[in-house]
Amino acid sequence: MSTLKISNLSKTYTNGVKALDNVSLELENGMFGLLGPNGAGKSSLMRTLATLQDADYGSATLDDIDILNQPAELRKVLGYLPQEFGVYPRITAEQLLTHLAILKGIINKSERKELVKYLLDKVNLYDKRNKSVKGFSGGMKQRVGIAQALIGNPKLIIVDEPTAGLDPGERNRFYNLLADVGKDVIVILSTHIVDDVRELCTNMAIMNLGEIVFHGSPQVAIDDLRSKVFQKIVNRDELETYANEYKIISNKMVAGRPLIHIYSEENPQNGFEQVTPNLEDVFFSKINTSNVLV
Ligand SMILES: Nc1ncnc2c1ncn2[C@@H]1O[C@H](COP(=O)(O)OP(=O)(O)OP(=O)(O)O)[C@@H](O)[C@H]1O
Repeated sequence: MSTLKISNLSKTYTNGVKALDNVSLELENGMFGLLGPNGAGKSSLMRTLATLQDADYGSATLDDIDILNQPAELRKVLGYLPQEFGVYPRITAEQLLTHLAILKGIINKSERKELVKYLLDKVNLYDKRNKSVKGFSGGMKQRVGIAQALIGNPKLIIVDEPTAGLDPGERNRFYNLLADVGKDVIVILSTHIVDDVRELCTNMAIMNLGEIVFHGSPQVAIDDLRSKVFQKIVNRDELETYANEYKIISNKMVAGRPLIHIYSEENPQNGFEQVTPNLEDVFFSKINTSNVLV
């Protein structure tokens, strides 16, 4: 069992944007979902943990490795699928993985051959091993991305926005693969897609404007909202009035009219109906009105 401990990690870019604001988290083996809207700071956190950028202050350790001060040690036990693993030369899946295995220090030829075969098998691409990766679908490319992240038996795997652009079938295959991988190591799945976290993660954090605004189990967060979420379809020109009167969590168009979800301790009447809260309600309640709700 590994433990990743992040304490007060902070980073302000030279343009003044505070991307990480005292981020503290502790995680153990399993799938961990890091959910946040675009610009929340997820990639900044992932890149810092992957030793690709520095923090201004704070610390991060993986077991006895000090990530910020021992980047070379961390890289030996890290598997990283960056947000843009999209530049492929015209080589086959087998050649690409072989090349990356060499870069990762697997120098023994027969060991490497066996590893590449194992990885191709694991991500269900063995039949396609002689095809050019350039011609692969988005989902197949992401599976190659996971295969390369698995080289070297990592203890920590970071996947940054992995399902963007995948169709539902591909996303499902990718979920299954991640769930399989996530049993024995720490996997951090950074995403703005609520479904990714709901389907895969037993532990999660929600990030907004560089801060962790929630950390815990998705189910506990949903239970906390039970009987406090109400919905109503309203007219577009009434939205502002509703926003002044209620704590609107989310607002989605249904057949051209806004369907609003509100947070309320009591039944607000006025045509609202109570709904069973879901993780999307949790997400929006934490990022829009986290100061009111916590
Ligand atoms: N190198 C940089 N220099 C300046 N500002 C940056 C840099 N990288 C990110 N930012 C800013 O820091 C904030 C956090 O960005 P970050 O990419 O970490 O967020 P994110 O949650 O991963 O979002 P996305 O899903 O859009 O990548 C944003 O406001 C972004 O514009």
